[in-house]
Amino acid sequence: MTLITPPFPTNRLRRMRRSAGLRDLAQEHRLSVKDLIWPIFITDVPGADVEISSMPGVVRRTMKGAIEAAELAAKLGIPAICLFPYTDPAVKTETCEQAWAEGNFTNKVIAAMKAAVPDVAIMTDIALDPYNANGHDGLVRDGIILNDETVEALVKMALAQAEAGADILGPSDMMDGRIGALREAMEAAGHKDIAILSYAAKYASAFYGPFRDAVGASGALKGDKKTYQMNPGNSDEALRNVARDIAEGADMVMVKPGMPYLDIVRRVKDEFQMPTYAYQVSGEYAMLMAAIRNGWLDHDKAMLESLLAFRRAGCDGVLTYFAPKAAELIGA
Ligand SMILES: NCc1[nH]cc(CCC(=O)O)c1CC(=O)O
Repeated sequence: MTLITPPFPTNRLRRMRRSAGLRDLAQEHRLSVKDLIWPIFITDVPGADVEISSMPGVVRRTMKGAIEAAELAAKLGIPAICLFPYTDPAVKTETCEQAWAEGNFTNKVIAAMKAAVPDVAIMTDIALDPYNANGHDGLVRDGIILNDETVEALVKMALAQAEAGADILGPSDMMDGRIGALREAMEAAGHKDIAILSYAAKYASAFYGPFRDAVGASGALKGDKKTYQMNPGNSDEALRNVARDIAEGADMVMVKPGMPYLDIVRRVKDEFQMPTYAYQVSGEYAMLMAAIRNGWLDHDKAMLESLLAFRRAGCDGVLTYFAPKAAELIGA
């Protein structure tokens, strides 16, 4: 492609910035309510349904609060909600059975939300950390995160979520081979139309700290997640992960975290032209809110600019804790 740029003054790039109308006409990318996925935290632990101190404005929700979130999403036009449970430390084990218990709180919430507000898509989290005594996404033996045994557990977890009525499975665990195993299990169980949004390029990031507070995994986590999540120094490797997950049956792919990894989003979108998402993670939310609370940034402007950047980078949608606030501002 050849860029034709006549010299000044024939070419005055400011002409198209002169008025709001012209700027609107020339705008290449827009953020719509339809691009938002809203992650919420849920809990049935008495007294845990409070604001998360490192995520101002974000609360853990009870069953009632989760249904209210679904109703709000429907009213605002937000297409999907993603659920993350805070679990009682007393139910966490090394074997994580609660993760695939049919009657676990997440599965009850999925069923209740689908019954109350069928049109809002429910995305789940597939990873063992909320149920794991050691805080890891996978089963651990002698300090090693077990890949294949974890995949078997994740399949059981996903089947219970699918039975409860989940629309989108969100494997966030970064084990190898889990997308293929999940896809095969869904076909075999008759859940042929359940979508998989793979956390395909998920990095071992320092920006997940507030999330681990929210789901109660911070205290439990021993060590770090570097043997399964990606090295922040890598970019080609993200393409290999995404290619593999598409080949195994992912319908959508995700890059995570978001703002510090928009270069990865652009490469993934250009390379694969798949429905592509990024997660503006808890630490990004916390960082913006901290500056906003200090009066150093304007809430609405900083929030909307940060979200528009995801669209410009190539995202079809973005998971963000700002979803309801952004939706209120943009309008349906
Ligand atoms: N399965 C873990 C999981 N799922 C989503 C997030 C992070 C989301 C956020 O920070 O907002 C994490 C944290 C982690 O990998 O430790």
